Amino acid sequence: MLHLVYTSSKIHDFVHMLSTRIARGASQRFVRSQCRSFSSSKPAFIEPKAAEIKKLGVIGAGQMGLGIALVASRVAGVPVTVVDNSQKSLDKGLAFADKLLAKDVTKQKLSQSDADAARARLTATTNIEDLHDVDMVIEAVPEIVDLKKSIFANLAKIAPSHAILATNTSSISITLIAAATTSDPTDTSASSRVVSTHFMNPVPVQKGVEIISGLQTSQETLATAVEFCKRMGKIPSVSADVPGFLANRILMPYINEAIICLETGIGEVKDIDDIMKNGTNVPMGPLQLADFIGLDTCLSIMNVLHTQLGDSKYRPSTRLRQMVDAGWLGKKSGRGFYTY
Ligand SMILES: NC(=O)c1ccc[n+]([C@@H]2O[C@H](COP(=O)([O-])OP(=O)(O)OC[C@H]3O[C@@H](n4cnc5c(N)ncnc54)[C@H](O)[C@@H]3O)[C@@H](O)[C@H]2O)c1
Repeated sequence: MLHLVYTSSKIHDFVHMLSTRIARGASQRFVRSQCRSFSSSKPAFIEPKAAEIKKLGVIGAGQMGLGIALVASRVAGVPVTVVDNSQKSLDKGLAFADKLLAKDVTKQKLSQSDADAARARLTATTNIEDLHDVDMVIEAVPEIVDLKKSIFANLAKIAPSHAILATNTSSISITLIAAATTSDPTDTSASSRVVSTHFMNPVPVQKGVEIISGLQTSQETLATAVEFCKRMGKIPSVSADVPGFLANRILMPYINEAIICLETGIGEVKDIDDIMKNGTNVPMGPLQLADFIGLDTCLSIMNVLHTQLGDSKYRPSTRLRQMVDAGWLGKKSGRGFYTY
């Protein structure tokens, strides 16, 4: 009966989700066994072998890219080439890395020589062609579909033919990003190496990472992404390639609802954050968390959920749009729901 009231876009989403799940069933079983969730069940097929990552590239030296680069260098111990088209962002990012390393040395979490070695493994460049010798690239540029597509089209030409091409997208379809690597969809030589490693913010602190395959992603690519995230000290969770994946499908409507509570006068900023902090035992309330994530990022994700799932419950709040229009993007711009 329920089928009768489904809109065509919902049917499309459901069919897409189902086909994605069927295609990815085997790889998900493999990854789950890697994640030890189903450690007692025996895989019924030969497990794909994860490739070793000896050198990493990161595109985007913003809060996520820099965090990924630093953890890869410090914990996984690999050399990392960080690419950004803005020298200012690179300088700011590396200064932040210096600050984080110095803080950990002061707190005796890290020796000075290990901090120096981790820093020495980071190389910054504005030239994307410097990624010609990496085994894996993790892209962390702003959440703009056309920007990500052009970067992956470029990466298919620049990166070595074995390199894993990962995106840190919060909401864009991995299948869509992978398709941008070729003009011939039947040629999966590059698209089979595209995967998402969706790290959580702040990367040096949060253990969680979502791993998402597109329809084209090979099992070896998935296995390599899982293995490398584990080398970075993270705990991978597998999600289907659907809007918002797991984390943002749950988190963003929560943040959006908190902003609606503010704009409709149900509570003030402090009351909203205090009740969630003290009532659900989370380290920060939803509005502070939104500032921390970046309000432009929150708006982009809500727009994707709203457009792609076609359900009005995902409509971005007016106040969120206004804050972004004003350039009050949260911590990174000095003003959001709080001032910094
Ligand atoms: N902020 C979060 O909490 C969070 C969490 C998980 C995932 N993400 C995702 O991670 C990605 C990056 O987010 P962020 O918050 O780090 O963004 P950010 O705005 O802090 O950083 C983006 C960086 O990319 C650079 N950049 C822009 N265009 C570029 C190009 N063509 N080539 C190279 N560099 C370019 C910018 O100069 C900037 O330094 C987005 O896809 C976002 O959705 C963000």
